[in-house]
Amino acid sequence: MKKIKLTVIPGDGIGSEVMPHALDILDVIGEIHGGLDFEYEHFDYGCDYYLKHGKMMADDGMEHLAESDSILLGAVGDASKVPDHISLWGLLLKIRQEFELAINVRPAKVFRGIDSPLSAPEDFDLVVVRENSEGEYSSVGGRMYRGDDEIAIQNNVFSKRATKQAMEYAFKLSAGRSHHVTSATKSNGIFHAMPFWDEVFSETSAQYEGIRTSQQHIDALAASLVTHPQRYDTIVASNLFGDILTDIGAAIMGSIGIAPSANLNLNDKSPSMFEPVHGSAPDIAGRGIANPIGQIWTVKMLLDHHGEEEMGSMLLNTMESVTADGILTPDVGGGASTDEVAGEVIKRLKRKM
Ligand SMILES: NC(=O)C1=CN([C@@H]2O[C@H](COP(=O)(O)OP(=O)(O)OC[C@H]3O[C@@H](n4cnc5c(N)ncnc54)[C@H](O)[C@@H]3O)[C@@H](O)[C@H]2O)C=CC1
Ligand SMILES: CC(=O)C(=O)O
Ligand SMILES: [K+]
Ligand SMILES: [Mn+2]
Repeated sequence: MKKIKLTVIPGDGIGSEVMPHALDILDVIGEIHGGLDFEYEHFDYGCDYYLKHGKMMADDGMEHLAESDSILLGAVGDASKVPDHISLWGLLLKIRQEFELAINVRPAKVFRGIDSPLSAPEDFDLVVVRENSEGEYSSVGGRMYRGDDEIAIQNNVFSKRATKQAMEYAFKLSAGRSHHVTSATKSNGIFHAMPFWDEVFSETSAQYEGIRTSQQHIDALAASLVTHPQRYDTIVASNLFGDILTDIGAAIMGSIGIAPSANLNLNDKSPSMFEPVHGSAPDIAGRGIANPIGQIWTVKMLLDHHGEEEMGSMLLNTMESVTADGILTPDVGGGASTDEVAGEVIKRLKRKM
């Protein structure tokens, strides 16, 4: 029996509404597989934990997480309780940085049965490789003076190592896809970091034959992702650009509630982390209508990561059969609840047992 040890952090808002379904689905997958077992350790880290303990996770939290094979996360953040920069840096970004989850892989594609807001979307199936450890998401900088003289300085950090690593990952990923990598740049406006980014991109591309490359400034790329998503296969982007592009990618799929992400550790020193692209959605939390597809799709990515691609494909096809039959939450135009959509996925999976 292959055992996969997972730590589970549902987090805030709709995180705790979508997570139980992901675990139910993992259990069913384990049964279908026959030789696969998931063990869970649950953590109640999040903004309520902060209100009780004055921190987003226990002092020995990272040590506990480090013992697992992978981490499943829902969403972090509830600005009504804790300022977002405190909650995210105390949990989500802490895990990403301390576990060196250097790459954030975020796919987007046309899902049968889910209408894109584009009037005539052509078939698209793309993936964004987001540098996940530095860039614009850095804690370097500070604030000085107060009042009208106040100054805030935020330093962007671009190391050759992390930049190249993200680009190499994108090229390798694209080799198994449509052999096309697009670099998201802004070297016309960002004077130092982005010309550096472009140089590392051309240096990296020289190592990979047979892969077509493009580069586009982030503003034009954002626009063209909306008008021509079918032009893209693999996009490599800095931390902030990748963050924004993947919300756009989610929007052209039909909803941010669908999109998944894999935060990958590449040096085998720490577990990787799987979470939907969306946040805690306080505007719909507690109503039972959060789309569970994004969180369920993270289960597919987790299965792929642990070498269970066959199970992963089966899950993705089952999810798509549910959306294709119009069983949808309100964010994608349906009338079903979170439980109904997830329940239908589980029902159809169980038919395969
Ligand atoms: N990785 C993470 O854990 C992230 C956390 N956040 C945090 O989440 C909180 C809310 O942030 P927002 O900017 O509002 O982004 P958000 O992604 O939580 O919500 C944006 C919009 O999308 C909708 N939405 C999101 N997920 C959905 C789902 N599964 N089903 C249906 N509709 C869904 C929401 O209702 C909202 O209208 C903040 O505290 C923020 O810092 C935001 C993004 C990522
Ligand atoms: C924080 C955030 O929005 C993200 O990592 O996607
Ligand atoms: K999330
Ligand atoms: Mn985001």
